[in-house]
Amino acid sequence: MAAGRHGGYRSYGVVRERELDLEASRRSKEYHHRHRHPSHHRDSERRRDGDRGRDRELSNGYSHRRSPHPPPRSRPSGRAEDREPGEVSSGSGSEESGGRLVKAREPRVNGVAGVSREGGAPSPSKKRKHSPLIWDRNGSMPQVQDVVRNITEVDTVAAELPLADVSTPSMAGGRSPMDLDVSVDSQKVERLQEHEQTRIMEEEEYPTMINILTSRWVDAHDEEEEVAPKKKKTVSPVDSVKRGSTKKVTSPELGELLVGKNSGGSSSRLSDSGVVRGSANGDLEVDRDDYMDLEKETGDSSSSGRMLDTDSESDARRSRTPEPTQSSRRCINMLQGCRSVDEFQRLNKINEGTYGVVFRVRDKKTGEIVALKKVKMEKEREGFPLTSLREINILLSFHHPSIVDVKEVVVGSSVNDTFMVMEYMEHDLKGAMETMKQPYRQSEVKCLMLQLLEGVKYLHDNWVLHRDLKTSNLLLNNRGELKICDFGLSRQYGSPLKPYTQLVVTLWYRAPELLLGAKEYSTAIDMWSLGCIMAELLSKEPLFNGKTEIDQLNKIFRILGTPNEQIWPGYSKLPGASAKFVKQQYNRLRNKFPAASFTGGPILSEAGFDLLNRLLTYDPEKRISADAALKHEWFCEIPLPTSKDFMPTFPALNEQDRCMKKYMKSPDPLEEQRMKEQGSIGDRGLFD
Ligand SMILES: Nc1ncnc2c1ncn2[C@@H]1O[C@H](COP(=O)(O)OP(=O)(O)OP(=O)(O)O)[C@@H](O)[C@H]1O
Repeated sequence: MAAGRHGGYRSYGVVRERELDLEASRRSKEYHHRHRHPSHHRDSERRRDGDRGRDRELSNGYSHRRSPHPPPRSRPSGRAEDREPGEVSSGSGSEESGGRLVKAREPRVNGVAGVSREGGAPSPSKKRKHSPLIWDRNGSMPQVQDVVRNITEVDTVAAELPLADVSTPSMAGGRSPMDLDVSVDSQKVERLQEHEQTRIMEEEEYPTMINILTSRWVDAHDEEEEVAPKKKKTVSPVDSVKRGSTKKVTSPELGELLVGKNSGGSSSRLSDSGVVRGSANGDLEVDRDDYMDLEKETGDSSSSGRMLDTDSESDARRSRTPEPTQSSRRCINMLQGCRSVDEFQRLNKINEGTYGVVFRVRDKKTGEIVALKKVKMEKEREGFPLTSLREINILLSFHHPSIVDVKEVVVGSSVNDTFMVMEYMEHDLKGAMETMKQPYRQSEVKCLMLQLLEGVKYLHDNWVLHRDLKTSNLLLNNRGELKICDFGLSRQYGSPLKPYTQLVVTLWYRAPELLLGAKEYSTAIDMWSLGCIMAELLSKEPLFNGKTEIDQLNKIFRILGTPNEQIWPGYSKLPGASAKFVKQQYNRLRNKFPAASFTGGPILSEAGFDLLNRLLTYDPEKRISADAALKHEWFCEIPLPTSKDFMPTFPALNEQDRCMKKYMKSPDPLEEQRMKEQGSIGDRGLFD
């Protein structure tokens, strides 16, 4: 697949197709309003906005206020019941110095007393009416080529239309190398018309309608087949309990998504139709009318809902939180096709993951140092790997300071040589921590966690689960910026919750519901990973470093207590719950992160501990959301988050090949397995 040059594709067919798409979008929108399963809306609303001050049952049976809006300054403490599974066996009495005077106790998370969160403006709750997904109920899977063609068509249309002024989706950073065919044949138009008629009929009799024509998304069906097995190398407790029940599911995740550039994800629109519009100057925009109405937040999300005590603190915070950038618009000439990889000079290989090899290169034209991720094709028998399509699709669409920026896609001489051009980041968090003698300080952890939460909030606001958050997928540069990378396992989620594969997320960061075989999961799985990452940042050690899934669960239960139906309703019905696990009655997390330490171990204030507990709450329904976590008291108390400018820097690790080093150092069995699998891969060419 060469970089196509398709100068003359502004055909009538395209315009007609666009009109049909817009019409399809409008109808689909109406349809969604009428027919979409309301239950998930309730779920979704509850998760996102619904925390509004409702007291909830806690994982351990205590109630707590899981509200993005802070509870009153002094709430009565949680019930003083006897210890339950999941409750701390001992807490440290002492407070970290410098905390604000707002330590009134709150009800508990995982059995651990929380602190009240101070008043602050209620968060501008975003009303998400429905997901952007368009479903294929027939389960008919688009061939990769079809998917690719759809991408092409979307991008083709994108090049033609004028910019709207609200969101500036950064999708389609250049024409995709997968653009195999941009000519729109009359058959296609007829197909669309036919489809439209059928669809209208189906709307009447078939509640969940089908429209994959405009989707740039691949069917999750493939994912179950292709993605998951690569990640799974261990025996699951689910398997040990309930073998052979792997049910193939057809996911509804066929849809299109567009994201506005307003960082913080606050004003993004998700497309029903898959139509992106471009302006004469090459920028891309979404036509407001064609996309579902997500209530726009006013102001930037990073600061809007935060709780600030005083003006001065507010000022301080403003300088410390990740600034949502008004990023410069991408100017992409859609007519030019992809550049060649030959326009880059290879400097060194940075790393090699499951799905790609990453190089540090210099753009010969501009001299800019960038990272090139080469899509691995070795194991692909059926064309372009879907994981990579997803990753490219998402990363070209997204634009946020906490998400690695993909600038364009370039191609090599063969169809197999496809590269993502990304901004170069000097380190990843895993490597950086390996070089540190001491763990990050609390104030530095706050700086990193804020950036991470901003990025995750942006993803979740845009209906994307990352599903593989871990320290090696968090990039750092020497300006103190953190960016999430590796979207190979990420996917859209939507209403209603659908069975997905549970074989996602590297073992150590995998949520208990996944380990126990839940097939329906949502944003909470990413939040669990964030809890593990927060703990690792504080202690420089992975929190739960299990070797197998059962071992992983046992490690979690030993620290947090073995869950039960009381603290986690529905737990006993999970496929893996009947396996034999360690019985541990109490939550001992506080022992690991005391408020004071005389041994130089990690310390964590009451508020910090409260946040950690909320992230590591067993019941996914009660686990804190990214939005609520961003407003957590911990970020407002002293020590305040370090400014990015004062974050520690490290020697540029990515200027060496770190694969072998990682292998030697990491006890992660998945990584070990991966390295073994990749053992035969050596340097073969400039970008092989
Ligand atoms: N933009 C970048 N700048 C610098 N280094 C990067 C960049 N992107 C990725 N890397 C490095 O390459 C490594 C692998 O990248 P990535 O995680 O995207 O590949 P992968 O094949 O999807 O990995 P995995 O096996 O975790 O799925 C990262 O851990 C990081 O060290």
